[in-house]
Amino acid sequence: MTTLFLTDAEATRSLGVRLGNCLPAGSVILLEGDLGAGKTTLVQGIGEGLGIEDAIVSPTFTLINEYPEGRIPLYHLDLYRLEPSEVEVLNLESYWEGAEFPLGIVAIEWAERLPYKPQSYLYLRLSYSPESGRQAELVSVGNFDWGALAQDLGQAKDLPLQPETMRDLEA
Ligand SMILES: Nc1ncnc2c1ncn2[C@@H]1O[C@H](COP(=O)(O)OP(=O)(O)OP(=O)(O)O)[C@@H](O)[C@H]1O
Ligand SMILES: [Mg+2]
Repeated sequence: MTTLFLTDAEATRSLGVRLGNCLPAGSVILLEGDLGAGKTTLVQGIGEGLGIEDAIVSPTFTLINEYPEGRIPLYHLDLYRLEPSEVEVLNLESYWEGAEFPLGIVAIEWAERLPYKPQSYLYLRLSYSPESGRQAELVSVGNFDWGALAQDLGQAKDLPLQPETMRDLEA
C-alpha cells in the first residue's frame, strides 16, 4: 500500500494528473472516501492528465460521463445514488472488458456500491483525519498495471511524500 499526504485540493488534482499521464488503457480505479473527500477533484486531474479539455463534472445524476477525446477514453462513474442491486443491471463490465467500448481509464466514485469488481484494479481511498489531514491510500489488486506511475509518483516533487512512502514505491 502507498500512502500520499494531500495538503490541499491542488495536491489531489495533481495526483489525478499523474494517473492520467501514466496509466495504460484498461485501467480501473475504484475510488472510495466520504462525501467531499476529493474523489471528483481527483478525476478532474485524471482528465487533465489525459489531455481532455471538456470540463469534468460529477456524474451524480447521469451515472456515467464518457470523455473520448483524450490520450485514451475516460469513463467517469458515480454510484452514490444507487443500491448494489441497481448497479448489477448496469453491465458496468462493458467499460473494462473492451468489447463494447474502447478501453480507457474507468474511474468509479463510491465503488463500495459495486456488487462485482474487475479482476485487476487500483483501489484508491481518500480519507481525512484531524491528526494527519487528507490522505490517499493506493492499493493495486490483481495484476493491476501501474505503468510508469510508481516511478512517476516516486519522483513527484509537488506531492508531499513521506520517506516511508518513497520506500513503498521503490519496493
Ligand atoms: N486534499 C484536499 N485538501 C483540501 N480540500 C480538498 C482536497 N481535495 C479536494 N478538496 C476540496 O474538497 C471539496 C470536495 O471535493 P470533491 O467534490 O472532489 O469530493 P468528492 O469526494 O467527489 O465528493 P462527493 O462524495 O460529494 O462526490 C472541493 O471543494 C475540493 O476542492
Ligand atoms: Mg464526487
